[in-house]
Amino acid sequence: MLKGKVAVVSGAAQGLGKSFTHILLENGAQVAMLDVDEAGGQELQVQLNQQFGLERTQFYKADVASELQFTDVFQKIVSKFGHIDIFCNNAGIVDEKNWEKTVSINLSGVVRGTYLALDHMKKQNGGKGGIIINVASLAGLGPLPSAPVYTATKFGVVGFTRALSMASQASGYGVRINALCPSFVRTSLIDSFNQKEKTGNFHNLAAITQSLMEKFPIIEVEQVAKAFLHLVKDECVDGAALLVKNTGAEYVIFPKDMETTPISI
Ligand SMILES: NC(=O)C1=CN([C@@H]2O[C@H](COP(=O)(O)OP(=O)(O)OC[C@H]3O[C@@H](n4cnc5c(N)ncnc54)[C@H](O)[C@@H]3O)[C@@H](O)[C@H]2O)C=CC1
Ligand SMILES: CCCCC/C=C\C=C\C(=O)C/C=C\C/C=C\CCCC(=O)O
Repeated sequence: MLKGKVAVVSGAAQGLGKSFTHILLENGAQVAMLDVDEAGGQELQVQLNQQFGLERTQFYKADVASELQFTDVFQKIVSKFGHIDIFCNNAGIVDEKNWEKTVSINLSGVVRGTYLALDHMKKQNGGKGGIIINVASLAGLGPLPSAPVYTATKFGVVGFTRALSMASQASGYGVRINALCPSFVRTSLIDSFNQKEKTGNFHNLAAITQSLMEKFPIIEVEQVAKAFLHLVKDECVDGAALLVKNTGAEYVIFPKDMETTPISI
């Protein structure tokens, strides 16, 4: 049970963020939902208030790419709930045309959210510790050719999470930091594979994406939410990347020694 725990989920208005919010509420937590989509977020809050009661959920409008908006909303959340125990950096987009926006949201937004949460949670600052979950992707472990910048941001999220987790352990912050790596999930993001305004120069590679979707069949948000909950609850897991596929969830084993091929120079 997560009764008494306070969680923050970015990109919570729909898709995976909505399913994480739902499972956190089902398990007793209070959830601050953050999203740029004000109408969607407000509508979801009304639904969740009816289902779980008032005071369990609060929606906040903010763009994770904006330092000002993210910091402001973070402070409002701490003022309302008193503290934060669980922080999920989930907001993300696919936009190979406006690739700088993709980096700003998918990577800079995750770094920003993680540092805000860490500063609040870490024991050195009087915090109680906690857990940060960064939503990466299978595309953070292997390349998605139709989305090179998306792939880069997700590799970045996995690398950042692993390095910061080691830093947190070495410094005794008391904060666990893990990455969640789903394969294709049935949300509106999936539609971007067919949209030229999202795929840009790589629109011709739709058939490759299609064959990857056959290799890694689309899964449902509920399955990813169960894996998310596992990361929240298992206090032994830190610095991990949890892959979620149609066959189940599995921790990625990163090689201790890199496999290389020597060349003569
Ligand atoms: N759907 C999929 O196949 C997979 C998705 N993911 C990742 O899961 C995360 C969630 O994606 P989905 O739920 O599929 O997408 P989605 O498009 O259904 O939901 C994303 C949510 O993030 C919000 N958002 C977008 N930009 C934002 C910003 N700048 N600030 C705050 N909120 C913002 C949107 O308004 C939306 O509510 C993303 O990081 C995505 O990369 C990872 C693996 C697979
Ligand atoms: C512009 C392309 C859009 C792609 C479809 C939309 C959303 C995808 C979101 C993801 O996060 C991708 C999920 C899985 C990636 C799949 C394969 C990567 C290859 C991994 C490997 O070969 O090991």
